[in-house]
Amino acid sequence: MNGARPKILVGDKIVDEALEMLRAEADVDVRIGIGQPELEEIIENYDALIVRSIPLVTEEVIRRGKRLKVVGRAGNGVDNIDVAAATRHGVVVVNTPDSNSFSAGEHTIALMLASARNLPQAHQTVKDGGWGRSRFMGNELYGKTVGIVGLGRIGSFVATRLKAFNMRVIAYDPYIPLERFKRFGAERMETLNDLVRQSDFITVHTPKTEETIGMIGMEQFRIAKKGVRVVNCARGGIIDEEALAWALKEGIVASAALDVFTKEPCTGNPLLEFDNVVVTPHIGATTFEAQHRVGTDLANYVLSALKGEIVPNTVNLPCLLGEEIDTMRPFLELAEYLGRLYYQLEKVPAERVELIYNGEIARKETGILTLAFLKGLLSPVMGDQVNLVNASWLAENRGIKVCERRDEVSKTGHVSLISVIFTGAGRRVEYAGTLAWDQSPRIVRVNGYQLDVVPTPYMLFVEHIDRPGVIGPFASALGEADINIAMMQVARTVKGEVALMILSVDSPVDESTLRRVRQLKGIINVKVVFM
Ligand SMILES: NC(=O)c1ccc[n+]([C@@H]2O[C@H](COP(=O)([O-])OP(=O)(O)OC[C@H]3O[C@@H](n4cnc5c(N)ncnc54)[C@H](O)[C@@H]3O)[C@@H](O)[C@H]2O)c1
Ligand SMILES: O=C(O)[C@H](O)COP(=O)(O)O
Repeated sequence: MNGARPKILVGDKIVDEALEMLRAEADVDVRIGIGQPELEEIIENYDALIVRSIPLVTEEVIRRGKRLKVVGRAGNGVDNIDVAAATRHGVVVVNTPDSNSFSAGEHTIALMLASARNLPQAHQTVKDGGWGRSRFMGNELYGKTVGIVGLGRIGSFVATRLKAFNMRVIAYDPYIPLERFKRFGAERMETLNDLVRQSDFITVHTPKTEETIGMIGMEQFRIAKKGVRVVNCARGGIIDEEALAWALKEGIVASAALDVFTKEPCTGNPLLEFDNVVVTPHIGATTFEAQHRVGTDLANYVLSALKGEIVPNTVNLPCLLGEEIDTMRPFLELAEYLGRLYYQLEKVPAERVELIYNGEIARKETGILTLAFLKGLLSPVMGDQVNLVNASWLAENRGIKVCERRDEVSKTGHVSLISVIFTGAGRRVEYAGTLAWDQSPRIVRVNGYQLDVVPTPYMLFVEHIDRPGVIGPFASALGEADINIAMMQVARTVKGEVALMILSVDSPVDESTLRRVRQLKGIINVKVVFM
């Protein structure tokens, strides 16, 4: 951020403590309820944008946000943010999914009980001076089967609580291992329809995706138990609203409890006409505790992301937990160095890149290292345009095929080794690097040459003939140009043939010195590398 205070636009309510944290390091404008046209107009002035489930962060907003680096979602669902567009533009999207899940889980159970026992209807009757106890006959949860669709954070929270009600918990989530079902005491259903057929209560806890929109629809209501009760505290439309209205009319569904709607606010929604539909205005996360956690966690993430740090819960980067980020930091640096070498040493476009993670590193989240490598690869040719978020997209766009291989068994004696093989225009180039005992990155192989080089800001890679009297004049020429050599290493494969000398110098080498050293006897080529 070049030392200037960043500017942050806050587009919805977050707690005062979070605003104070942001204001300690940034200039903050709060525009609660900002409309789309105004957001598009002013976004160019901001480095970060903070939203909740509104406003919409469209491709247009991101495109116009010329200096936008971070979109922070104070909450969980990012379906109001065009994450793909953010990724293409290198904008980091962070959210705080762990911070409000207890509140959303508890609200789910509140809705389930409220609808099963007609609480809002009974409450209103008494308030209106009535009594009419017999009208409010409900169902117990005790001994019933609840079908949980999506056994993630909130689904699993709900599962463990409902076990305490002595419910049989069944769940459908094809994207998690069996072990997770066991951990939360849920029986795994092979198909959604198996779950639907057996459930007295159905509650959905998936994100809103192409696959989950309308996943509880006509087909499911047709096979559901008569008298099933449904709850949606996830996202509007996961339970198809038209199909639900039909199933309510047909008496298939005994009650529905909804915190979320396809269109919010849900004024005019036909579901509001049904007495047995209990509704709340998307307040699953509306507790003091959740909003405090959401706001303060997000303030920390946004400020860190603005400093270029990797933060947990970055939606458009592979998931790393807090302590993993520290372990991975030196590897990230190493991967980026390996990437930076290529276009500075070679003038052949890379068509295919294979990254091989060998030893202990193969057990870690290597996806993020591949992104760091791609950032390093493209930055000499694309400058600041490339970052971890858009590196993969930019590489793909340039026709670079990237693949990863992992082998936990070390073949070279290194605890961890990252090797990269580039192919393009019939050429094959290979680099490898590791971490030294102090966790500092080392380049240990450049094509066939074995070395142990510390990457530094100014480096020279010199191929020369392996014979006496070549290195001395080279070093002297640098000395005469007042360029100090901090480190020098020479490696060869065959005695008397071509050798590689790598130097770290304390200052950039000017053009005339480069011309001079390139002409020295025995020197084949001299390449300048900036790390
Ligand atoms: N009402 C609210 O105020 C409120 C508050 C917080 C979260 N939410 C919403 O709750 C939902 C769940 O949040 P979470 O934090 O538990 O998410 P999560 O990512 O932890 O869990 C979602 C689970 O859904 C599963 N899933 C995805 N696609 C599926 C499919 N097609 N079929 C079955 N399972 C599928 C995933 O494997 C995952 O386990 C999200 O939609 C979120 O936006 C709502
Ligand atoms: O996804 C979420 O975090 C919840 O739906 C809450 O949304 P909100 O921040 O707009 O209340």
